[in-house]
Amino acid sequence: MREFEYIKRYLKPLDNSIGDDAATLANSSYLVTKDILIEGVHFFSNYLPYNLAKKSLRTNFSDIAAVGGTPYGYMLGLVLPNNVDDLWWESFVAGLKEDNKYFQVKLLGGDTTAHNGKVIISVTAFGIKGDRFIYRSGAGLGDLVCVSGTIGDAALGLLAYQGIIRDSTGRLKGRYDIPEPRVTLGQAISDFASSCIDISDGLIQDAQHICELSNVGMELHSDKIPLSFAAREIVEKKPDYIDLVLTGGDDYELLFTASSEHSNKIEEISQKCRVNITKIGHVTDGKEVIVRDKDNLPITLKNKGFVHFI
Ligand SMILES: Nc1ncnc2c1ncn2[C@@H]1O[C@H](COP(=O)(O)OP(=O)(O)OP(=O)(O)O)[C@@H](O)[C@H]1O
Ligand SMILES: Cc1ncc(C[n+]2csc(CCOP(=O)(O)O)c2C)c(N)n1
Ligand SMILES: [Mg+2]
Repeated sequence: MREFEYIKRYLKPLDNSIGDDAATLANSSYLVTKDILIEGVHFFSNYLPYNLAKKSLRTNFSDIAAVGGTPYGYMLGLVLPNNVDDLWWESFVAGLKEDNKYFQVKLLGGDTTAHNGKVIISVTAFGIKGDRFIYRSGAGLGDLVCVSGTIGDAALGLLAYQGIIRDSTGRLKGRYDIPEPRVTLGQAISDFASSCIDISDGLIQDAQHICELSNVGMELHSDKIPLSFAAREIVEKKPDYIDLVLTGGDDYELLFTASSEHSNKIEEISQKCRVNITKIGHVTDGKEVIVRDKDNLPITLKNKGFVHFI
């Protein structure tokens, strides 16, 4: 079984309200979320502690952004190898310090442990609600499906680190190393988006999460998926890489739905937040995400995105 199935079968029955990117604390205007990063699963062993510090905060802040909130602070859970040295700490703390300033957030506390094993970082982040909490469950029939930024760069960056493709500008690796959570955008869409999720596992799989909780389907068009210049170059040379773009994950862009009456507002927000927003499809009365190619034929994908428990 995959983690979604375990969560649905064993954890959701304990509290049916779990399932969004972040949760509301006791009917307040505060949000909370958690993300864990494991050496070898989420990052390579030679990943800079400086990048790791940033990524462990940013993946959490992306979840806060996905529900329309603003990061406020975080609790830092560290599981470190026994032989961790000062160089590691100095680099890690430099990343934390920079991002504390960049996101105007506070380190609120945490726990520090060591073991005979790999680095594991578990961050619990708190946020403040935007105009409205954006649920995954609100997508409605006919809504536009929109995505921020460009998709596939981080997954291609990972391939570049593995030496499988070339990344001459370093932009793809950069997207893998340090994601940019779309906090301003999340806030800006919070009063009208019908659903939202951040893309951590892969565009199709994360779209499928919205579909499942909203009881809808989606029809997406592969030729509308926004690609960076670097990604486009690679996909043009080897079209098979479009599969990876659709399912690769680690981009931390926002995927959201909104009624088409907000189309102009979406354009305005895109300019104001200085982030591209692309309409890639619409919500259907099906159950699944269907991706069509430029000839309108459905694309069959071997997998839909990243899964824990194979
Ligand atoms: N161990 C757990 N206990 C309680 N709830 C959980 C647990 N694991 C996941 N969840 C909840 O299930 C939902 C989906 O979790 P998941 O980790 O897939 O979130 P995500 O934001 O889609 O992914 P990512 O981990 O990449 O941020 C979330 O609402 C999350 O809070
Ligand atoms: C070294 C290395 N190998 C593979 C990946 C790809 N990857 C790992 S977890 C994940 C989804 C998000 O995780 P979660 O759902 O746990 O938040 C993705 C896309 C990576 N980032 N680093
Ligand atoms: Mg998420």
